[in-house]
Amino acid sequence: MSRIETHNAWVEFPIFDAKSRSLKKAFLGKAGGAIGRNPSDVVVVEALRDITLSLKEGDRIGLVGHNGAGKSTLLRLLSGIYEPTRGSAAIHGRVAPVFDLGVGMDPEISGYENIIIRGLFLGQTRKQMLDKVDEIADFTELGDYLDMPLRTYSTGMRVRLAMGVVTSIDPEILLLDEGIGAVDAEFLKKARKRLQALVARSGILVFASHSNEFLAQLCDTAMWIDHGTIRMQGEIEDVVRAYEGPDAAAHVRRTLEEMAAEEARE
Ligand SMILES: Nc1ncnc2c1ncn2[C@@H]1O[C@H](COP(=O)(O)OP(=O)(O)OP(=O)(O)O)[C@@H](O)[C@H]1O
Repeated sequence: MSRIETHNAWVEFPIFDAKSRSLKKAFLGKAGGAIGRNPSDVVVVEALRDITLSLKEGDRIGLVGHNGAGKSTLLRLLSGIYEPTRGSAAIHGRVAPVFDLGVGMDPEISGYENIIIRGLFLGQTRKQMLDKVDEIADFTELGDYLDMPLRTYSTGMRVRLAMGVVTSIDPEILLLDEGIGAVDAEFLKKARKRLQALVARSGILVFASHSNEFLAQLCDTAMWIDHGTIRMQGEIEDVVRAYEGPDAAAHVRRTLEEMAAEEARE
């Protein structure tokens, strides 16, 4: 069973060349983590502060919060890429971190070859990838471009390729950072179904996004990260209301209603 536990976990980035003049006053702007000093008096960005959470099989959590609030850092902590600088984090399960859709891609090799490479990067075997390469290729609708080097692709074409691979794997813990803005609406609709199926197959999902609609489609609870701390956790609609106000919450409710109606029709 997959499980993640963190206990009073902090992630701090030491900034050795920070100009101390502007840091004399501890000023907390709207964006970004708090800036402080560690016990050795080095300036640090406190990207995450005192995070205690427990995620278990079946949890589907959406992260909301301002730019620099700590969402991506939290995903990296939960994936084991970052060790906590204080406190602890224990991760049980095979993690598929999908932060940057371009990571694990090589611009000089073909789309087909990149499908395999990206799959290996996400923990699949070569055999597993060879078995599904045709199906992934079909999904991307990239046709003859799949024989061309990746550097000839537009951003949206790269996202199609990456989405095809990511949604073909079976992760125990799926950590997603949004990176889907570049695809066109029709493809997104098609990808949504695959993403939802992927989420259903994975044990735990944590998804950071600035799109409430997308959060509502993939997650069932939300967590508001604010200046590196967990400010609120609960139903998506409630968290979005507290974070962004009633209009955004109403949009979440409409999205949920539309999804329920769509499911009833199918
Ligand atoms: N490698 C790093 N070195 C120094 N500071 C960092 C580093 N990575 C992140 N930070 C800082 O940590 C804080 C949290 O950043 P993070 O990327 O986790 O935010 P986020 O909530 O994902 O933001 P966004 O919504 O803009 O993507 C920010 O203040 C950022 O400046």
